[in-house]
Amino acid sequence: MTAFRTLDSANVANKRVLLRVDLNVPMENGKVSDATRIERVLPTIREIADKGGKVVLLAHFGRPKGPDPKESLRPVAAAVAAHLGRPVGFAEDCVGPTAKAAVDAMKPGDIVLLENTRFHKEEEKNDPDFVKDLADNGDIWVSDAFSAAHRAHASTEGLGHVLPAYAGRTMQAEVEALAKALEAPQRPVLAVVGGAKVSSKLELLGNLVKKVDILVIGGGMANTFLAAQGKAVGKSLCERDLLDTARSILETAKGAGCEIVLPIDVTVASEFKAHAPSKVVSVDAVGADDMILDIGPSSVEVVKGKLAQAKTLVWNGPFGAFELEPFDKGTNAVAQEAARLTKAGKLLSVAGGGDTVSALNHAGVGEDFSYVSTAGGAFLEWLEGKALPGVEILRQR
Ligand SMILES: Nc1ncnc2c1ncn2[C@@H]1O[C@H](COP(=O)(O)OP(=O)(O)OP(=O)(O)O)[C@@H](O)[C@H]1O
Ligand SMILES: O=C(O)[C@H](O)COP(=O)(O)O
Repeated sequence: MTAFRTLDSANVANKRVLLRVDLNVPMENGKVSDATRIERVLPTIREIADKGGKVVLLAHFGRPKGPDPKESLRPVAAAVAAHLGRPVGFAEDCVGPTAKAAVDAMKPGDIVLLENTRFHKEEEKNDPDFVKDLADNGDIWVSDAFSAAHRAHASTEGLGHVLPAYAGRTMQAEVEALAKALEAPQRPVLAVVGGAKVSSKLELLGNLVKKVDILVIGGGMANTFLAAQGKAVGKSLCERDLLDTARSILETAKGAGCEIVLPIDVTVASEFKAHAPSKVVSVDAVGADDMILDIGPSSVEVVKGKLAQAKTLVWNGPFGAFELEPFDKGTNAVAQEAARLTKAGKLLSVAGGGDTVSALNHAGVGEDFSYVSTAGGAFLEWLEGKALPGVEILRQR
């Protein structure tokens, strides 16, 4: 299944190991609010450090347009150190003299996190010169970032062309677990897609509807579909330039025999704030100043009914702004029902995504799903059957 080289065959002692991890973790008030992605990469960090490797962590954070202190990984370095129980150094750049000085000073077993790779626009372009600059600080490259493996970026893919490449333990575990759970899923398969990354995920749904039997659309994603059906969505998150794409996805679904489930009622508020005054309205009665922040109770009942029909659930993206009470109600209710059905042996449930994992933990059911992946966008692309560049590069070498 894993036709790629793993740490079992890597000689890391005394080597500078560029370890790509996904530290794109949810933050609240400058603090990591869900450490699942950090927890998942600790075994690989420990293994390399304990074998005498110098662990040089590479990661991105957010989607900065250039260097931006608000998107610095510095607070995340402190969180990694706290979870690891070992010191983690930090360098204010991932290439150039600052990075070189930090790496040159490392001893076997040391761990250093380099600043956000996306502070350089060349990262996302997979620019060969930038790849070389990154590679200058490493002898081998280990990728443990399955959740960023759908990006063919310098640190997630490019490095695999110029350095000996290996899969870390989380990469290995994610690919194996998803293949085991979903290669031949029991039908009906129900997919839930919600969340806020509408522009980057919406187009994926065109392929997904050909693979699943029921697609439940929630969160910010649903607003674009509601608008595509001519409904008013007020001040809600909505990608107006993707309305045609949404319509064509609805058509594709019809042709593929995939049932699409959209909210029938929603919870609206006039501001994106915890405890903002809110009300439940029909999707036909959203006002011009309203912001849809959750699905409503009738929609929850509809989704529960669909869950009862399904044998397999795949879920990415919360139903609402679950970080802000009371807009966590829809996500909590559906997550708890999915967990109940899973525990009763009636449903195989797989969920993925940085905020999705956080939402399941928030609902108190993070441990009750059959498998929880740290990947969101990568998970969806994997479900579509797409080859992920950051996984393929590991297979090739
Ligand atoms: N109706 C809504 N309006 C605005 N934001 C919403 C709405 N519904 C959900 N969200 C937001 O969506 C965010 C999560 O979406 P996202 O697509 O990033 O999911 P994810 O699980 O983190 O996936 P990935 O790992 O790809 O980032 C949450 O911060 C939540 O507040
Ligand atoms: O959060 C994620 O899904 C990954 O870290 C990838 O982030 P991106 O969607 O900004 O590339």
